[in-house]
Amino acid sequence: MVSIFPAYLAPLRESLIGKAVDRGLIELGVHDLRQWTHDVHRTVDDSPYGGGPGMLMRPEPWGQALDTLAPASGAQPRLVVPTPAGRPFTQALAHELAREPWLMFACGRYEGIDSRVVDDAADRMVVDEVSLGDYVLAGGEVAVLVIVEAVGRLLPGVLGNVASHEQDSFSDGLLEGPAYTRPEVWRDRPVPDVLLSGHHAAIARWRRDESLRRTLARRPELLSTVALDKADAKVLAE
Ligand SMILES: Nc1ncccc1[N+](=O)[O-]
Repeated sequence: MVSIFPAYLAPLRESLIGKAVDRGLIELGVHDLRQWTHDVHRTVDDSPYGGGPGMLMRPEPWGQALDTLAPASGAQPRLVVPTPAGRPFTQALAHELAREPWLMFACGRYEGIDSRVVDDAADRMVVDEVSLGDYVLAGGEVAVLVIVEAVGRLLPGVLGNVASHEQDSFSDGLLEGPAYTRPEVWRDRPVPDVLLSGHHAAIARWRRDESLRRTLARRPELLSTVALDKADAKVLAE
């Protein structure tokens, strides 16, 4: 990862990803973009050609950073550039990135990075400009934390129990429904009886129905991407 705020990525040393790094499942490198500046002020930004508000990140430091970290002579990483102008980051893309041996992340700040940096990189590596959502963050670091966690947890051995990411929301294209643990009654709110029944088929049906109801209520557009059987259609027609 390359950033002008390397400390922003320190949380990756914690918890799930941190443990995977300690166990050698993931190798993480954070690099300060300013090491590839050569002026006394270590300048990384400049005003945009054609005018407009704010500042852009200059191409030279990024070009030199990529040349140093991924020399054209060797194996090439897949470069991920978080930007509001990117294509949506999805669980499907997380799975795709989890299959890559080497990912590199460029954290843009200000109004973004000179567009020629991506064009130049694309001449020798796969570049994904991805967006986490339609809002504007101050830079890409937060997005990199999200992407690394979403991708890292899919890597073999990172999650204790493999099944848990197979049960993820979106794994069947629907939102996960409500979930409960002990106590059976909490502040006069009981756990739904079916979950205590031990009747696995009924429990699976109940969970599917709750998933369908929640998806219909919160993300109806997801329903068109899911194969629905007659029982599903009945629930949705309620
Ligand atoms: N939304 C964003 N705003 C700034 C940088 C990156 C972003 N993103 O979604 O990846």
